[in-house]
Amino acid sequence: MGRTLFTKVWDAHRVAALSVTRDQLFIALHLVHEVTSPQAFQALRERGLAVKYPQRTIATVDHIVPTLQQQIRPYDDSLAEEMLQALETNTREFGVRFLGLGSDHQGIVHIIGPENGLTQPGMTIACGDSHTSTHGALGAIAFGIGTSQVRDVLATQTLALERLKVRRIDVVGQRSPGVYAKDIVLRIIGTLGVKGGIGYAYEYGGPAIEDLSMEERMTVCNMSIEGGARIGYVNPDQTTFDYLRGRPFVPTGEAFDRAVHAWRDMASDTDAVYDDRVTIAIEGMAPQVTWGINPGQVVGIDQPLPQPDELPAEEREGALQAYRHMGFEPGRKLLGEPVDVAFIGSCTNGRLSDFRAAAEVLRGRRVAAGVRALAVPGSRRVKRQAEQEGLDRVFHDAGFAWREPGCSLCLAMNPDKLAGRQLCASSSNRNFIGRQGAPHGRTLLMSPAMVAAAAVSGSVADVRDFLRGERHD
Ligand SMILES: CC(C)[C@H](C(=O)O)[C@@H](O)C(=O)O
Ligand code: SF4
Repeated sequence: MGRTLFTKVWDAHRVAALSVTRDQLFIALHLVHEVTSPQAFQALRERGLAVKYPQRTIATVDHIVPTLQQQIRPYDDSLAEEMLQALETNTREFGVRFLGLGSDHQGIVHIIGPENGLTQPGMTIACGDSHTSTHGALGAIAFGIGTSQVRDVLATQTLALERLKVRRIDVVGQRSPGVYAKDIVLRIIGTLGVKGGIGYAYEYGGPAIEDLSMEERMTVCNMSIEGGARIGYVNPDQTTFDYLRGRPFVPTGEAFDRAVHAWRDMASDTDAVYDDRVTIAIEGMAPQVTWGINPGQVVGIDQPLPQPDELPAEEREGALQAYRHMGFEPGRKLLGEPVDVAFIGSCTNGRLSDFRAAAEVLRGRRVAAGVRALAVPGSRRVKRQAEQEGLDRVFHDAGFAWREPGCSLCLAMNPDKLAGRQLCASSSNRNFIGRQGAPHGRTLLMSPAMVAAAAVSGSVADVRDFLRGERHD
């Protein structure tokens, strides 16, 4: 009987069986950031413990960094300053490599892992951050952990974990121009629900997934957790190997060929048995936009917003709450709804291909009057590459602010925040109430190209009109 990648990777990293469903798992790579690590390091200090495998531990700073004048210290926000200082001290004292401010590799933790080749197929990867699922795009088993588990990994490089079930999600059909990986994953979450993945790892496959670039696969895997699945992955294939070749932490020469051989073996067998299977068809699908307060409250840009009484019973209360917060009415469309802020960035859509896609819309156009538009590269490397291509000029000329790398307005743990009831077209992954720094602020999740289209229109727009060249804003 064939095995899934999930099972192969899990079994290869099992140190001990703790019960029928619970194992002690070795963690190949531990990624650390400033928000969830201070107490974990403190716990080690109090017990007189060392970091077990410092060479398997990598830290960066992303959530709290200002995106304007990132390197001017101390930060105005004393809490932010404290977290950064703690990480600086902890990494120094415990001998952990810190890709911090001033490092060429600083950036959002889920962006710098793959782009440096730290993330590799067949690994187990943990990080005190729910969007660790992103790294599954390369065929790793990667998941978010809490601070007490960060402590456990620091001290032992292992974790006690419940084995997950595996749901195979086949995505089929040709996507239309103007439809991106973000639209695919929003559709998946809209279909299976924000709790649909609880207890599962999602294996994404099928022709429409195989067709995606590595960066696009990261966008899909990133949002697995928004669908309730702690882990999401794509089987490694030629796209994966081509992406990894030549990256800083990837073996070279013959060692690379050997690694590819081993990585290939990690992919799910063709006769692998899954706990569940779902097929999602994307033929003819329109760009997707969220209208509510969780990522599953999503519609096609050409669709009317749902009537609460037509929704499944368990979704009605949430829909009513969403309508109250957003101030939208059932039955109408989002197209033309005025936006105040446009944000392109985050670990979902803060990579080079995202800025390229948005620039395609922005070239020769201007952000509408009254819209605040922010472009925040996910990492130093993304910023540098984008600038080498002249993308920063495109954003500047269009009226976007071009910033330093960090999480920025995705979570607003830094000075980038919404104000009042502002409505933000955002390429990030969460639209929870208050998420972007203002209790009454409102978020519409969409692809970077859709954000660009909204920015220049001054209202929610259909990017397909821009790509067909029908709009001349
Ligand atoms: C700060 C961190 C714990 C959090 C997460 O786990 O995801 C953040 O990255 C987020 O996106 O909400
Ligand atoms: S970009 Fe947003 S989702 Fe990603 S790690 Fe930062 S805060 Fe979390």
